[in-house]
Amino acid sequence: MTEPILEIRNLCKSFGALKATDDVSLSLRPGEIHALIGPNGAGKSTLIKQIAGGLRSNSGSIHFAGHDVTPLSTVQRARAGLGRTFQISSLAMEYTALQNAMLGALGREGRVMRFFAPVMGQRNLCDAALAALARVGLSDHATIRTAELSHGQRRLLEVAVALTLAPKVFLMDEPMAGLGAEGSKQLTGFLDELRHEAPILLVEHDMDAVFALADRISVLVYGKVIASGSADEIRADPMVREAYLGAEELA
Ligand SMILES: Nc1ncnc2c1ncn2[C@@H]1O[C@H](COP(=O)(O)OP(=O)(O)OP(=O)(O)O)[C@@H](O)[C@H]1O
Repeated sequence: MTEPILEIRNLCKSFGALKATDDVSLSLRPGEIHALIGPNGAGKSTLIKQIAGGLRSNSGSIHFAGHDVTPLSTVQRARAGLGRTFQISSLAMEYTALQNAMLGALGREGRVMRFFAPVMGQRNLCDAALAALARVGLSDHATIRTAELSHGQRRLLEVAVALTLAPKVFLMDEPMAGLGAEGSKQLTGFLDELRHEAPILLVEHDMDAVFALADRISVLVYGKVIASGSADEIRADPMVREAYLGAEELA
């Protein structure tokens, strides 16, 4: 079996008395989509933040591409290739879709943006940004201000920004949220291809997408992984049925 590119060992994070993540271990192998599911408040977003570096863990370690990245900052982890989809709140609403994607491409080069005008003239950055927009189907919206894009289009723009960073691994927190049926279907098809470029740790509430995409699914409840396995194993797991999914969602 292929060696994991990302391995999380015994991660814990408490907020006061609340154990948001409690001894979580999981791995991500090249080419796979590993979905993390669980009820609201189970600790999924907390775990993604711990892996990306936005939240310091109380204990445990994160191993990425053969290195212990636990002591590294968010920026250092991103530069190493640990790519988190940007949250909508981090998009610059007054900038166009293309400008936001170019900021991502600029981040990949590790440069600081001082003035937009000279940057916009740089063909390599512009090409990388346009290519990323094309891949998520936003070519026709490149010159539209982000504030004027629909919620679903902004979510696609977040994915495009992540693409410009060419990460070795994607950490995605609910990329389907607010996309609607057609948008979810489109993004599902895209993620299915993207996994071959870089594997994806996917937090997602859209069960159709999860069961269509995931090679492995881990179920988090009250901060603990209660089950991990293939879609069929998770569907059949009595603890999962009882704790979370409900018979009708698994039918
Ligand atoms: N900064 C914080 N301070 C205090 N408590 C927090 C903080 N962040 C998260 N929590 C709590 O930690 C628990 C896990 O939250 P988290 O957002 O990780 O869950 P989640 O599984 O992502 O939920 P959802 O599916 O609703 O997004 C919740 O009880 C939440 O209220």
